[in-house]
Amino acid sequence: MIRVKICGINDAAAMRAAVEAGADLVGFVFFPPSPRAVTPARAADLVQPGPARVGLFVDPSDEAVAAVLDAVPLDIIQLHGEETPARCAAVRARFGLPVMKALGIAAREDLAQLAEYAPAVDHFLLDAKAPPGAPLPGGNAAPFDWSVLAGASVPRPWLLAGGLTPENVKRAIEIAGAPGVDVSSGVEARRGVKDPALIARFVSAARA
Ligand SMILES: O=C(O)c1ccccc1N[C@@H]1O[C@H](COP(=O)(O)O)[C@@H](O)[C@H]1O
Repeated sequence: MIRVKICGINDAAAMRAAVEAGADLVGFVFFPPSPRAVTPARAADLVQPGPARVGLFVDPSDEAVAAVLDAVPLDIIQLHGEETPARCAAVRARFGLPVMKALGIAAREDLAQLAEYAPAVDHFLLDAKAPPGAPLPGGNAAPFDWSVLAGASVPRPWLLAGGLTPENVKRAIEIAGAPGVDVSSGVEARRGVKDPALIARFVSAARA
């Protein structure tokens, strides 16, 4: 079954919708510039049994990750900045949790990074590169050419991300050959505010 991650959960209705829809993973954004950012205490309040809990960080210090883990029982650490393979390996070793590394993909050459990162990470999130001038390194509703991934051998379990919506997710999965997907903007009523009905539609469209 296609694995689905709903990212940027920041209210109880969105969390409920993700659980009811059977999402496999939910993401909490610990990056203050994001309109989806939550504090560790808020994420701890939102946690529900069911989906794996992913903490999204952008070039975090060890102290920042430790402060979150003191409050929230995370299952996976998502690194969505410029973290090197060595930094990913250090985070994994220090916190004893699987690391999901986000990599920006635009062309076939970008897949060369997969081999460099594979020994240091447990999952990949293959996302669009941030458009020029975008305020965030991800969560920009920007798709990329999914055919770049067609037939690619990705050396770790992975999710496809970037501009996915209930309308395009099925086609994206088919073109990229993705085993799973991750969405944020495409299930929002407005930037930073999740729409429970769109969450339900997205999960069912991904698995249709
Ligand atoms: O969502 C954010 O605010 C965010 C901030 C900083 C880094 C990454 C972020 N989101 C990640 O990007 C993907 C794709 O988002 P979208 O569906 O294109 O809006 C999202 O799933 C998060 O993993």
